[in-house]
Amino acid sequence: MQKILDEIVATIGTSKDRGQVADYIPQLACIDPNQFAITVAMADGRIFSAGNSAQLFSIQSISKVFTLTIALGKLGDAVWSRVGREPSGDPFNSIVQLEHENGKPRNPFINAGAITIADAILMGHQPKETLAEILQFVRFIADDDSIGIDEKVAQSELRTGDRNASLAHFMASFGRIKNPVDCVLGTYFHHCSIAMNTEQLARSGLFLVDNGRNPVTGTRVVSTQRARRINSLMLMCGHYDGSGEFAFRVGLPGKSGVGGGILAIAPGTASIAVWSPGLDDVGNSKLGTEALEKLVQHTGWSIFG
Ligand SMILES: NC(=O)CC[C@H](N)C(=O)O
Repeated sequence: MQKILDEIVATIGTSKDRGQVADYIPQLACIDPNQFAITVAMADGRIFSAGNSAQLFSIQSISKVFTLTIALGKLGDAVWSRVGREPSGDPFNSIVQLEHENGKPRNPFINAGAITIADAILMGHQPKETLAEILQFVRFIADDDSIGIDEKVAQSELRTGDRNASLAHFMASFGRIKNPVDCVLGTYFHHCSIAMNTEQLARSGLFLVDNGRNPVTGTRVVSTQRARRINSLMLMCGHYDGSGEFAFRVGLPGKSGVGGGILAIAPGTASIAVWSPGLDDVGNSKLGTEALEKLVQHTGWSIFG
């Protein structure tokens, strides 16, 4: 495994076209696109890394897997009255479907869906309390108490988040947002601004590898059925309008973020985190996807055999 990862890093290092960093969030626009890291956390506890796997980055939309998991824990199946579970086929920040579908987002991973999930888990609490709960959960699943929020990124998003504010207000006009919109957006921007390195991120996905139970610490996080369902949503919706392409090329449940990270799950085998800040046209890590494609070619881990 170490040899495979070292080879991937060597190939990625020679890539000329590294994609574009997300420039609509100023704090992400100044990240050096030449950075790269990959970590494979195996179900048996072994961890393999290559590249700069100690470097923290903004996990952005990958946090939506964690907030969905928390929402399912709090609300159970009532979550599905608030968001759907179909791929949207539209960009992650699109507003068009919302009007036709009465303000109900297609899935929990597009921005509108994740904003609704933030509203669902706020339940009248202060954003600070809810964020503390989200952080506590992420630290628990990653087994690492040092994980925190990058306040500079959160403030950068708050200042430039007109599109997300539009989505939230539009949904509120359908009566679908229950807490003050500012509180919901503050919570959403802050959970997107959680900073992790690939080692922490790979460990945080382990509960999705072994039927809802972290195979290394032995702690149960969600039921078997819930883990299966979260994986299915990641496969179908985790890369927005690039989800079909990701399933075709990589064949694993995965969730991307505009910080350039991807969390991918090889059920029964490993949790994989990769980071390369440059994005493709739909906002998914360009070289991160290529790295996962190579990893799966070498290991045969695609869920499609
Ligand atoms: N795809 C993403 O990672 C988007 C998350 C980002 N915080 C946004 O709202 O635009």
